[in-house]
Amino acid sequence: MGDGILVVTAVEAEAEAVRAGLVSDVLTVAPVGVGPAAAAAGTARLVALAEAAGRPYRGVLSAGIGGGFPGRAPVGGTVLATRSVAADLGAESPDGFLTLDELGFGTTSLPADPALLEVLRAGLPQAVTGAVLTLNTVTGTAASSAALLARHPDAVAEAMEGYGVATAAAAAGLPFAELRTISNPIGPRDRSAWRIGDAFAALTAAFATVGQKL
Ligand SMILES: O=C(O)c1cccc(C(=O)CC[C@H]2O[C@@H](n3cnc4c(=O)[nH]cnc43)[C@H](O)[C@@H]2O)c1
Repeated sequence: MGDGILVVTAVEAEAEAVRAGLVSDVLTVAPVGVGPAAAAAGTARLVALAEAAGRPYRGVLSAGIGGGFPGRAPVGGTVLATRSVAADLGAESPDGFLTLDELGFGTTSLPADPALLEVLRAGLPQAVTGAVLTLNTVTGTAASSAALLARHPDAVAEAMEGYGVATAAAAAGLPFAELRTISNPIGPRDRSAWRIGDAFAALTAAFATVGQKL
């Protein structure tokens, strides 16, 4: 295993917010696109390129902004995933949603690496920890939000990339973790309630604290 940690974001603005908190180039920060497919493909490519260059990573971190479940993860707060869950990967049925696990095709839940998560928790003791859901579609109704919480009682936040990054990390045998700062509450769509600037500031602050410890 190599020296560096790869930090994968969806967009360049998130990558810039992460870099703004770093005092050295200990971490490689790269935006790979929005959604789990772009996240998985982009991460796998970067991991393979580093390996081919003889500078393999020793871990992968999915980072960026996300939605917080009200009462669990406040806007402007920081969340560390205990696991990253592909929450809309499965099948609908008259009896409810069936996960990939229930269908027998694999798992929709990938755990954070315990050692990497512990380093992050130690550096960010105020962070909320819990499951972070990965969705192709941003949740926009109270009914969808309630259904997600019913299926994942430990969920604290959602975003669109974590499970994709985790899948690529797992395929490469690399430790994985996910860090999100909260830009908006999950629930009925209200774009005016999004505080993206606050979430970017929290992202910078988080990496200023843990960037050197990773
Ligand atoms: O305004 C919209 O409806 C909209 C639709 C798709 C994407 C966006 C983003 O700005 C998302 C960019 C980025 O942020 C993460 N994110 C932030 N909040 C949430 C959320 O409540 N649910 C899921 N993802 C969220 C996500 O990881 C994206 O990469 C806006």
